Order: sequence, then structure tokens, then C-alpha cells
Amino acid sequence: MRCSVKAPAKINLSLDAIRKREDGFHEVEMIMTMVDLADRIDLTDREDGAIKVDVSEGFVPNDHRNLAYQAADLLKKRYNVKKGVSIYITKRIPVAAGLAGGSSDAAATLKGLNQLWQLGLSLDELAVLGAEIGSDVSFCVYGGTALATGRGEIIQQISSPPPCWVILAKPPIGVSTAEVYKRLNVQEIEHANTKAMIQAIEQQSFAGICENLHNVLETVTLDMYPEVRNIKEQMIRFGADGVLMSGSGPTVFGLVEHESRLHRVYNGLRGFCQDVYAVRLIRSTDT
Ligand SMILES: C[C@](O)(CO)[C@H](O)COP(=O)(O)OP(=O)(O)OC[C@H]1O[C@@H](n2ccc(N)nc2=O)[C@H](O)[C@@H]1O
Ligand SMILES: Nc1ncnc2c1ncn2[C@@H]1O[C@H](COP(=O)(O)OP(=O)(O)OP(=O)(O)O)[C@@H](O)[C@H]1O
Repeated sequence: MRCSVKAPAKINLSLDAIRKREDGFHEVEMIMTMVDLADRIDLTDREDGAIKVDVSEGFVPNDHRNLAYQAADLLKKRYNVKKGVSIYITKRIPVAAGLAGGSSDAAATLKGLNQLWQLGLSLDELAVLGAEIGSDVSFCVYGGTALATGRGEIIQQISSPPPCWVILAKPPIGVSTAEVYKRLNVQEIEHANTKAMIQAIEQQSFAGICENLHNVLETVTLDMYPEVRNIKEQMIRFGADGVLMSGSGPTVFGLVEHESRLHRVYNGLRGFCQDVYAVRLIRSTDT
């Protein structure tokens, strides 16, 4: 038996860190949403019980380090599954970009194997398992738009933002999430107004969303990598309505309401950066 699952990228419309916890993680408040740039996960079950991973991009690990492998391994061990699986990952989401590519691959693998291995688990159960793999995996299991708290694994779904375009620009560097969080000084940051962001989304106020875009990790990454700051400045200069770095970066996204302006921002950025994508937000009715 086979099945294919889409694994979309996420962006953080806001990301606030409340405090550093005893376990080394940060207590966060994040508003996350999916965009229609996606990896594809093809799963084929195997009678020999093995888990095999193959990835379209040779530099992504194809062993136990791959988060999709970890998802399959976790399900297999936890539910004592005798079958194995061949996982083929067609990567389209840039890697180590702040777009949760690996986390989304893991979430898609959990969902696909739930069907393939007929485990009958609910989304809530898959999300709890996902949290064992990484902080972003639970959100990726549900998709849509959500408030994520705890270390990112406590998910409360909210309305989808109004339709708009999203330009993603990724400079040619990879950023370590652990390193960025390590350099964050929670005592000194200007906090995000998460409530105002939720309210803007509930009221379908595009202007309100743009006004409340805030990511406390942005200053850290911008100080470490001037090229990320440059992309942010260019995105603003070319006229995106709202601009923010996603996650721990280095991808910067720009929200654009009108298609007429989309081309100017997209073409302008192409002059500075090779990895530029024009995508849409995924509304929960689209999935
Ligand atoms: C930056 C974000 O992508 C925003 O969505 C997430 O907060 C990070 O999610 P992720 O990549 O799934 O992160 P994980 O693999 O769970 O954690 C990587 C490292 O980031 C740091 N980390 C992560 C999440 C969190 N709430 N606090 C942290 O301090 C920890 O040092 C951890 O060892
Ligand atoms: N399926 C996968 N796809 C991409 N990278 C993976 C995968 N599994 C493991 N990795 C490893 O994880 C690292 C981070 O990749 P990923 O693309 O998930 O980062 P990210 O977009 O910054 O994630 P996040 O936004 O959740 O912090 C990569 O350097 C890669 O070696």
C-alpha cells in the first residue's frame, strides 16, 4: 500500500519568548500559519519491518537524523508495528530556513503512517507524539492557523487570516535554532502583542496583522547575519505591506495584499537573492 501527503511550510506571524525554563527551552507565544509551499512525502509500506528514507536533495540526512525517520520510528516502537516503510521526500521547502520543513515532513509522516498502518489515532494523539520529535511538529500536525504556547507544542486553533500573498526570501545561509535561542536575552526584549495579533486575525484586518508582526528572535539573527537585515530592508523598500523574519530565520517574509504590487516586490528581491518564492497563505477551508 502507498500514500502521499503534503507537508507545507509555516511562517510565524508573531513569536514571543516569555521566559527561559529549567529544561533549557523557552516558554513561547507564537501565532503560526501555513503557506502553500510544500514538500511531498510518499510512503510505501514494507514487509521486512525496515524504515528507509530517500530525499530528493542529497544534503538532507537520510538516516535516523531525518525527522520523518524519527516520526516513523516513534510510531513503530510505540504501537509495536511489525511493518516497515519506505519514505521518499521531495523537498521544495528550503532547509534550515525557519520554515519548519523538517517538522512538517515529520508531521506528514505521522499522518500518512496513521492511515497506512491503520493505527486509528486522532490528530490530538498525533500532535502529542509530534512534540517528542520537535517543538514545531504539533502545530504542523494540525496545520491552519494557531496560537502555540508552552515550548510551542500547545496548540489552539484560530481563524485564518484574510487572503494575501506571501513573498519568502531566503539568503544562502542556514541558521541554528538552538544558537539563536541561546543568544536571546529574555530580560531585554521588546515583547510581541499576541492578543492584538489574534484580534486583527479574528477581525480579518490585514492592516492590523501587518502592524502587529513581531518576532523576538529577529534582532538576534539580524545581528548575527547582516545579509538577513539587508533582505528585510529590501523587502520594505520594494513595498511589501508587512515584513518579518520567520522563526529563527534566515527566511524573511513579506505580506502583500494586492497582486499588482506582488510582482514589484518579487522581481526586486530576485536581484538580491536567489531563493525567492511568491506563495499564498493556506486558509483552513483550503485543506
Ligand atoms: C523557532 C521556531 O521554529 C518557531 O516556530 C521554534 O520555536 C523552534 O522549533 P524546532 O525547530 O522544532 O525546535 P526544537 O528542535 O524543538 O528545538 C531546537 C532548540 O531550540 C531551542 N528552543 C526551541 C524551542 C523553544 N520553545 N525554546 C528553545 O529554547 C532549544 O535550545 C532546542 O534545543
Ligand atoms: N526532513 C527533513 N527536511 C529537512 N531537514 C531535515 C529533515 N530532517 C532532518 N533535517 C535536519 O534538520 C535541520 C533543520 O532543517 P529544517 O528545514 O527543519 O529547519 P527549519 O526550517 O529552520 O526548522 P524550524 O523552523 O522548525 O526551526 C537541517 O539542517 C537538516 O539536517
